[in-house]
Amino acid sequence: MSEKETMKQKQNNTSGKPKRKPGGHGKGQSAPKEQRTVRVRTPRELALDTLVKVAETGAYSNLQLNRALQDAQLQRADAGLVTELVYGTIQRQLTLDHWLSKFAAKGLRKLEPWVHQLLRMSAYQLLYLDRIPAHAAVNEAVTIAKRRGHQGISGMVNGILRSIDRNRAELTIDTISDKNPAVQISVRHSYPEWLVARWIKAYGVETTEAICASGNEAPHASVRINPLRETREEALQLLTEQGSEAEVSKLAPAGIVVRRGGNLADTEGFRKGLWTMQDESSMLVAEVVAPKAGMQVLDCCAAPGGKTTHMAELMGGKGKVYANDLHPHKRQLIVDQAIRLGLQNIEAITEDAGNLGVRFAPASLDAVLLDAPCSGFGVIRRKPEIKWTKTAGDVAEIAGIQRKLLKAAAELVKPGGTLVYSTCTIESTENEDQVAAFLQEHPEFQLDAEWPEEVLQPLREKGIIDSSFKGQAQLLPHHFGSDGFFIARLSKRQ
Ligand SMILES: C[S@@+](CC[C@H](N)C(=O)[O-])C[C@H]1O[C@@H](n2cnc3c(N)ncnc32)[C@H](O)[C@@H]1O
Repeated sequence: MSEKETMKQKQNNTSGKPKRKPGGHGKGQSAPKEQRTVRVRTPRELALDTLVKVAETGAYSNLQLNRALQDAQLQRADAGLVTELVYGTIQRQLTLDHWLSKFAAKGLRKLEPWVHQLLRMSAYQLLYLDRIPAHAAVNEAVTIAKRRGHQGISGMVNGILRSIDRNRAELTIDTISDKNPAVQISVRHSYPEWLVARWIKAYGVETTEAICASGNEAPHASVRINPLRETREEALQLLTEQGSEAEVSKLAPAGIVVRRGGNLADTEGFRKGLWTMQDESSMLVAEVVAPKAGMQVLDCCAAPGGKTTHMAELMGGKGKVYANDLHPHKRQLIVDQAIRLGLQNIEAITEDAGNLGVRFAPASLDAVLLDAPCSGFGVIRRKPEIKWTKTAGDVAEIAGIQRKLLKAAAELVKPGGTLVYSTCTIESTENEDQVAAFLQEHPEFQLDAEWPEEVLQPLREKGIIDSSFKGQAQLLPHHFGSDGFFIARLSKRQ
């Protein structure tokens, strides 16, 4: 959903006043005596608390937000407002601070965290959400500041936000004196300058700008159909009958893009195992592994099981997919998905992927997938805080882990077998460079361009690959509006 569409959803609730659930205690209503002291938080307060928690504890925004929304049981429009405020504020943090700092006499650094987040969240409404009247955004911020702080804080919040509103026409990128493209893109799209500079080096200015802009778009939902239960046409019809706008994915052979689908996990089709929610780029990985019925396949880093279940489906439920993950608590996630989808050819195991030699004989598996832990820069739309938490040092560190896992995974592949390496990032250190270094050290492997034609065709049409395609591809988020993903298929010589 684009920002505009999200805003449309909230059209009926632009004042931001929470609509209480039936039986709730709205303004003006008297609460039962024993509950009088409990005040229900407004959507903006809920958003503010979530922002503070994400910033202070390093919690993932999507998990923290889901938890907050579940606890609060808001109506749909209010939940939409909270979601927009949390994601939007985190996404635009750098740009918001850039403008806020022009009007904060004592700077932003010394502000209490909740005041800083309140200013960001309110400036976000003023500068990015046309449908929220400026006076509503400012008044709500001042009310929160009065409730939580003292007169001085609410006065300062009022002053800064009114200045932003009055001067909004001048708060444009043209007024930034530094013409360095990395600075311009950093402030325009709110990304750390070091990351922008790195991407400019790898992809050039124009593509970097497209990557950054696309990372601020709300992701659209997509489902992968379970071919053991239904055809894509049947799923399309069902989703349409349920009132969703559903269309065939332009990228993934088993994918359907769903708009206005609501919570797809809360549908009959999901419960019956007709589909799995998955990003379209992510759906390509199992297609590239292309496992056949009866094969012995290993997914080294499998939880929550998106690609494991896809491979098991492609194998028609025959053969075996060993679904491994480091964390014991994630095993059940994989088991639950296998049961829901009616897949009996999955065995979930728990091990460090660097140590899977203790479970499998060398050169014993037909296909091994390493969907490696990575910096995650391809999924910034879903987890915008990644921009602010990950460092260049983290990229180097995770690349070291990937190198070890790739080496260990390779040892388990049969001669003539397949090794697929994938990440949801767009960093060459973790992707192309990783594969190049691996091939140098493992002459028994080579890149393998034998990808299914239905996967190659859309990549060719978008210009992602050309006639020089050797067996690896980097999808960027703006290509199809899906996650940034890297996939390499390697085969082991006989
Ligand atoms: C990118 S996610 C995998 C997503 C999964 N393939 C899917 O499609 O649903 C990476 C996973 O690797 C796991 N992981 C991280 N380090 C690992 C290690 N050393 N060994 C095994 N799994 C690991 C994490 O727990 C995480 O679930």
